[in-house]
Amino acid sequence: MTETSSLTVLVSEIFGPTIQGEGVLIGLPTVFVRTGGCDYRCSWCDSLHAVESRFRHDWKPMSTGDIWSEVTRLSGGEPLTVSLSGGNPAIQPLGDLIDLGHSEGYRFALETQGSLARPWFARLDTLVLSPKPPSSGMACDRTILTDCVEAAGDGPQTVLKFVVFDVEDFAFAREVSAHFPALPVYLQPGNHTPPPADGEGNVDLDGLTERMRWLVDAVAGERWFAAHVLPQLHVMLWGNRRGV
Ligand SMILES: C[S@@+](CC[C@H](N)C(=O)[O-])C[C@H]1O[C@@H](n2cnc3c(N)ncnc32)[C@H](O)[C@@H]1O
Ligand SMILES: Nc1nc2[nH]cc(C(=O)O)c2c(=O)[nH]1
Ligand code: SF4
Ligand SMILES: [Mg+2]
Repeated sequence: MTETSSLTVLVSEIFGPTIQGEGVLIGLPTVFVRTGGCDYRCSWCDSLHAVESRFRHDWKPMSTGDIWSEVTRLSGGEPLTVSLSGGNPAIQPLGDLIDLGHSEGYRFALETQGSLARPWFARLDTLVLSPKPPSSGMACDRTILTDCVEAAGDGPQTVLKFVVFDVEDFAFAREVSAHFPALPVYLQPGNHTPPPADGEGNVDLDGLTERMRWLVDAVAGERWFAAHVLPQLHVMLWGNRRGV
């Protein structure tokens, strides 16, 4: 085992194996490590239990070794892809976890909004940058987004993933993507019925399907043939449940 530091990571939940429901790794079995705390407050965030400070008492400071024990327990010791999400996982010191997992044959994907660049991004296998569109109410700092892409360098496969609710979001996705012509682009329809942070919440499947069709038409209409359009598969299968 690789020696690990005494830094702790604030963890909201560890769950799986399930399938990665979004973007470039869709369908791939994965264990999720969801960290607690975020520097953003997106209006439609579907993971508020890992964002809002009223839930911080549910978050646990864990050592790299403790996180790793849980990941290996859940995966039965069989290497798979670990998805690091949050909250914003870039806030946490995750470099040691990545190194430890790699030493045992695991792979790592990280989902972040691109608001904090970390040198350890270069040690990931997949970096999913999900800049926030106008409907989120957040402002995307293009300079820091570029820093994230540069921090990752040639290490991981870096991709862009945009949530799209409306025409303004679509235009934002188009414009930001144009700045990074080398990065694959994934578009997913926004979920209008994210769960209340402390409850279950049913999903508006008809609304999602309608927005998904609209998104396909928008991509086809603009001849944006490099874009991938995907639903949140886990939301279609299980609704807005936690831990899936
Ligand atoms: C919960 S976030 C956590 C990681 C990071 N904070 C981020 O936003 O990328 C994981 C992914 O879920 C997406 N997401 C959050 N709320 C959503 C919603 N209501 N509909 C569709 N996607 C959503 C985010 O845009 C991001 O791509
Ligand atoms: N199955 C599944 N796929 C996901 N892809 C991104 C997720 C996230 O919340 O970061 C997520 C999630 O929570 N569950
Ligand atoms: S950046 Fe991600 S986790 Fe943070 S509020 Fe937005 S969607 Fe939620
Ligand atoms: Mg989610």
